[in-house]
Amino acid sequence: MSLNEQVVRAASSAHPRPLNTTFAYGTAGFRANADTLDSTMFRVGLLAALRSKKLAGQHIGVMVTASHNPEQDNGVKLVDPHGEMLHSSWEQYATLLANATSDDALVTTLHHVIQATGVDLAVKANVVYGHDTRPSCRSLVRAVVDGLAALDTDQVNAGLVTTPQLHYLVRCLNTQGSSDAYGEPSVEGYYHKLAAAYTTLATGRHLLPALTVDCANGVGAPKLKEFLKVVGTDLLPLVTVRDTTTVAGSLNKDCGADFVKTQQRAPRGVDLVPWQRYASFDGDADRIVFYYADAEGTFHLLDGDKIAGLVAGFILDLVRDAGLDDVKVGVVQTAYANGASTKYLTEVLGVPVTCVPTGVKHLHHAAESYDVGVYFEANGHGTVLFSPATLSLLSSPGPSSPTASQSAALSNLRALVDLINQTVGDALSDLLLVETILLHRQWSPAQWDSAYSDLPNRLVKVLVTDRTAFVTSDAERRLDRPEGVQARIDEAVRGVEGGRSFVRPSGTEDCVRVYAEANTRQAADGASLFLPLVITDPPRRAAGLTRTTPGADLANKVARIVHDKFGKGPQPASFF
Ligand SMILES: CC(=O)N[C@H]1[C@@H](OP(=O)(O)O)O[C@H](CO)[C@@H](O)[C@@H]1O
Ligand SMILES: [Mg+2]
Repeated sequence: MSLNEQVVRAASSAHPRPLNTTFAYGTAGFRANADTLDSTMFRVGLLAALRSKKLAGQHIGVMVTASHNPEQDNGVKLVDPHGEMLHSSWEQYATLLANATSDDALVTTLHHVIQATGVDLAVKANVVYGHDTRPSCRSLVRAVVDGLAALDTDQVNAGLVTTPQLHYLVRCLNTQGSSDAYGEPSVEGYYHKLAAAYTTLATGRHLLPALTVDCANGVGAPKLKEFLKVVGTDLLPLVTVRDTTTVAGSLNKDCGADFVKTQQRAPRGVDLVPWQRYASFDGDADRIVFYYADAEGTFHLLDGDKIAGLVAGFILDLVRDAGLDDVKVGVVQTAYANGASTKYLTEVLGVPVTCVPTGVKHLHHAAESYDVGVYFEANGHGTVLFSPATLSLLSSPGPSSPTASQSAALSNLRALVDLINQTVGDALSDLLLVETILLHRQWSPAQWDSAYSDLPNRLVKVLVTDRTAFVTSDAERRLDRPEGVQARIDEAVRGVEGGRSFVRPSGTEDCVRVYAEANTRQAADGASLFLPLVITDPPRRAAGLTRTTPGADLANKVARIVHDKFGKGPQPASFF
């Protein structure tokens, strides 16, 4: 069967490409101002159809979202059959199609992709698509549908969903009726699966005070409310804030997981009651962070690293109590993980830790090599994967005369398998996981937080003329190019007690990111390194923070090194 060029050309002419923009399928798919994305969406529809054909007609997912970006942006990412991110070998085809300069060029590029990937056009394609709450989704989803239709695709419209719900649906659709069926392929099926598992885990526990959830004014708001109707509030006392999706411009505005993590403070207008638990979702509900204030009103963040520590500790206890000594639990982090968290995991919990490059696909992949792999990015994106061997061990009858604590641990582990969305990080599923653990431990957020103290740190962006000139190795912890820069970073770090810093190009924004952390106490011989910088960031100044920490000073120093030689625009007085 050959490509119906006429159909593709005609459909494409309704979705002309803006010629002054180039598109790149990066860590988070395509992301840009929504006004520029119509042609890209159409072409992603074509690519999703090809991907499905290539994989014997299995369902491929298309999610229209720009996560934590401002409301005027939008984006799209593809989901592979098992619910994982699009295989990286296909990202280049997404980029090629998006950048074809005319309808004819698009047809030529399609031929190239079909040939390079060995797609059989005779296979019927199946695609499931969904979207978040952005006003631009309506027309952009139509463009995706036009792309799907041009290759005669069977479509499932999932409508308004969180990103992890779409990942769940993909896996369910592809495993229906098989021995590893993941669940009922509907949003209701998702709610029922999570609710049943949570009920098993939470029943009979002494309830904790209600959790307040900031929904970033995004899709998490209606979806959390739908879930609460299924699970009921008896076992899950919960209050939502920033839960409107109808006020223009409110999505992610001064709220949400990204705001809280990067600003290290509560969503604007949310007054923290000391010692109460709070959580923030991001705009498409695939990330979550927790936080609380102490009696002085000081803000404390419980980020992805803290979640990883909490979850790994709990699972280790269950595995030991269940007598599953051969089941190896491991944790996967990126270079952004706070050094104190890595130390806690390896030295206190005694679990192996793997460090991988930024981006969920790397973490997910590395977590698959453990029997139980816990992975979290510091920003709150993560989940837990149970290997096929562990799953079959857990589903076997177990010891013939188990002790009470052994059977309790086994039944809790089985429920965790259902509670955790194993396709991708999921704010709702992670919320339930953390709540379950705190219920079992009967911990306040401060007790959870007391596992270790974060090293003070700072993450800054530096605008450079060419970020592709920055090439890293060792899971992004070292800079191979431009030559000589790593030596200067090493020099800056030397003498800073507990100091660590690295530089890498962003995969989602046109900048390089500089991260640094260090102990609070300055090393005597390093003191001259730290000019007493005045903070230029108004909220921090308002909070009385007029001096930086050694970690922040180090970040600023390294940012200067990068900016001096490769920067774009005038050098800021301070990078934060
Ligand atoms: C430091 C940081 O938070 N980086 C984020 C950000 O990637 P960058 O490549 O750093 O732009 O967006 C990614 C996709 O959402 C996310 O996976 C990652 O953690
Ligand atoms: Mg997100």
